[in-house]
Amino acid sequence: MSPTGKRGSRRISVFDTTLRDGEQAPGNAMSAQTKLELALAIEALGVDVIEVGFPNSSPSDLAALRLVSEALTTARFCSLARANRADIEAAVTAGGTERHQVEIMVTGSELHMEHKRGITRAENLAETEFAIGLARSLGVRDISLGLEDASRGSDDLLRALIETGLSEGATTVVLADTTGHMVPAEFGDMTAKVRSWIPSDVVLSVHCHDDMGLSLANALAAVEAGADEVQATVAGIGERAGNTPLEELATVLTYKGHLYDAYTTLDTTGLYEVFQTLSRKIGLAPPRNKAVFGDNVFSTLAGIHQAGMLRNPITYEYVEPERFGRERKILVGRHSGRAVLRHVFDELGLPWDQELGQKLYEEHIASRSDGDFISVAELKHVLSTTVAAAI
Ligand SMILES: CC(=O)SCCNC(=O)CCNC(=O)[C@H](O)C(C)(C)COP(=O)(O)OP(=O)(O)OC[C@H]1O[C@@H](n2cnc3c(N)ncnc32)[C@H](O)[C@@H]1OP(=O)(O)O
Ligand SMILES: CC(C)C(=O)C(=O)O
Repeated sequence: MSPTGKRGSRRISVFDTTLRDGEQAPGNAMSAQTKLELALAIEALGVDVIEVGFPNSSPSDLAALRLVSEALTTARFCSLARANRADIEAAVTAGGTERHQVEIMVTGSELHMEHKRGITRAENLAETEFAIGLARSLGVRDISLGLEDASRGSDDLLRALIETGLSEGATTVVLADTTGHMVPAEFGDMTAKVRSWIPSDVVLSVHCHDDMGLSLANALAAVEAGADEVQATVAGIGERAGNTPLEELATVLTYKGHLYDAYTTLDTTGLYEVFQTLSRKIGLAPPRNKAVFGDNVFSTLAGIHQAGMLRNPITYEYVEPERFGRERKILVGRHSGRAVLRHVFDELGLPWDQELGQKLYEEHIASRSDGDFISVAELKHVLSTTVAAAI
């Protein structure tokens, strides 16, 4: 149950693409063994689908698909393929057809048709028909039509691609804001429109990029407009500015899912451990204020906040650290006040001593140099040694 006691009615499917879109960005390369380790950790969070990679792109990605497809027991796994025979056959050969979603990326905008592919609309539709039909003929039942750059495609093109894909057997449609150019109102409208074109049993999935910092807001607007699934990555890693961060999506749906009539069944307590593993594997250090995972997000140094939080953490904390595998930390530096000292006196069972308190405040808090801070445990040690020395 949500901490707010309110929950939406639609379970949102979570599609994790840390190992594919996340991995393709500079600095994020992962060996097959690393993908296996991460896939198992991500599966344990209760993610629905894990995109393992792009099997025809390299022997390493092919090996990863083989390893991961044999190891996962609850999540489905997904491979990315272009709309061509070689990519689709490689995916099916390495990953089989059981619990395997093949996401076939088709050209979702006139802009990409002209400037990237050099193909006509007729060629685009023919390629889509061929590719989805091929996957179906190879026995794939879980076929995703990935509309790359859909957010810049015309309605006419998108509708034709979707009709073609569905008539050939696609079971999921992915709307991608590939360049992250949309704002939530636009992406929500687009999602609602596409939702109205497709039957309710076709999964509508969204894939957003963070070029303007809107990937989460866009994904939420899509959920509100009827998307069934969100593609996300741990810590938001991915091409350029990255993708919708899984942990932020989970946080919003935990606390505010009812406003989107949505919920997920993710185990949010395991998210931070998965992030730590990812961070060790690819050397990722997020900014200290990064939501959910940053070093500072459950720590405070500021006296006014601490005075409130020591009475009741809800004064300055909405997101609860324990729900996300994190710990609350009160730190002591020159921005702190006397409340933390009072707390330490209390913890040691000592009555508050105004004179000693003021002395410790001046020596150990107010005059602490910029950027320097200690823990409450260290402050406790200072107080107990001071008291012991005075006896
Ligand atoms: C939006 C995304 O994130 S899509 C995923 C992007 N990820 C990656 O590109 C990482 C993995 N990619 C790779 O390892 C390589 O690009 C490979 C192995 C897939 C292909 O390498 P190459 O054959 O040398 O092609 P290259 O990468 O230079 O160009 C891509 C080709 O794919 C074609 N292509 C792009 N999208 C599609 C599509 N949806 N369907 C079919 N072909 C496509 C391009 O037109 C281009 O072919 P062309 O030069 O004949 O026009
Ligand atoms: C494959 C697609 C969904 C993609 O990654 C994108 O368009 O950004």
